[in-house]
Amino acid sequence: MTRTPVNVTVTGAAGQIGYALLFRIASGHLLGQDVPVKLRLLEIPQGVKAAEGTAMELDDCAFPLLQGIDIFDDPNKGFEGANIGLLVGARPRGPGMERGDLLAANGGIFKPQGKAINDHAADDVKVLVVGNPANTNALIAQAAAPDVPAERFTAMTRLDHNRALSQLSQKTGVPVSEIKKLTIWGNHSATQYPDIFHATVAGKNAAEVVNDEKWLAEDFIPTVAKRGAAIIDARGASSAASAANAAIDHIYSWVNGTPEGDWVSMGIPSDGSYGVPEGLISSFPVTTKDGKYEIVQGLDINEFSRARIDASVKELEEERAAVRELGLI
Ligand SMILES: NC(=O)c1ccc[n+]([C@@H]2O[C@H](COP(=O)([O-])OP(=O)(O)OC[C@H]3O[C@@H](n4cnc5c(N)ncnc54)[C@H](O)[C@@H]3O)[C@@H](O)[C@H]2O)c1
Ligand SMILES: O=C(O)C[C@H](O)C(=O)O
Repeated sequence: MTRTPVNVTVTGAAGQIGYALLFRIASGHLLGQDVPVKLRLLEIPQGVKAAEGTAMELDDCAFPLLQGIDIFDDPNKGFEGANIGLLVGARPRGPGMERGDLLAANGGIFKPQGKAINDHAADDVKVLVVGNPANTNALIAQAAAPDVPAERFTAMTRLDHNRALSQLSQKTGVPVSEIKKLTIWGNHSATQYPDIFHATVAGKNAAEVVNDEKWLAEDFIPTVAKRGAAIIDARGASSAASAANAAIDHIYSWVNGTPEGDWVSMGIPSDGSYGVPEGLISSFPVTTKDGKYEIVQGLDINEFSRARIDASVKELEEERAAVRELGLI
């Protein structure tokens, strides 16, 4: 049976994440090996020529699933008929900056893009915001798209989730494939909280296996939360291939479901669960099925976790107040 191609709009297509992302989308890793795709690349006018070069390379791969590439510098055209929107295009931070410092520079990108999604995307559009500060940029885009269900706007914390998996694997000597139910709570920022209290390592409670609160507080949490800065320091540029990989994982999980007995972390509009004020785009543990996600309910939040979740949520509230002040929501 021939399937209708899925329209995937990627903003910032000529950037470093774009370069790591597009070839994997076209080779079937975003949606599945039986799903044809059409790419719609959105750039600013200065980025169009480089995006055309990337499109030539995509052509040269002769990907069987890639059924078309179009390049735009107008969001209204870029998001026309989009089923998936990957909002990557934004300025990355440099050394010594926090992601929140980018709000003034990047916030303005997401309001017109949200409106363009509202007016032109397909009815089933799913949006992932990668450009930083991702959670609050997702809030800006979502606020500009009142006709699209709010839950379709998500922010990427899957990179943090994958980083946490890897760190825990290295600490315990257990492969990542045997680590389940890790959670990133809150903001994709230095205040995020990677939580191992409900995680399992080869079937056993991860916090009990580790049994080292000092490592948790002074090593694991800061290593995961500050990994982006460590990469900028080492590479002289922010993470790109790992960010693209996480974007692929995020959408793949959302569309294709999470396996029984596990969950993933996604930045999503809060419904008030776990004391996170309704409407904030905050990271939660979620399971997915049939293209929809649900927050994992009923987890016992201990004092150690509560304080850290609250601190990250407070930062999200401050970012929301700042973008209100800027007239972006
Ligand atoms: N959420 C995460 O986990 C995560 C991880 C890594 C990077 N990021 C963020 O992703 C963003 C992109 O990173 P990068 O390394 O690819 O940056 P980059 O500078 O290499 O590329 C950004 C691209 O976006 C384009 N762009 C700028 N404004 C645009 C607009 N209005 N419409 C369309 N395109 C636009 C630029 O021309 C450029 O080609 C940054 O904000 C970075 O901080 C987020
Ligand atoms: O840290 C950054 O600024 C880039 C990205 O958000 C990351 O986590 O690697």
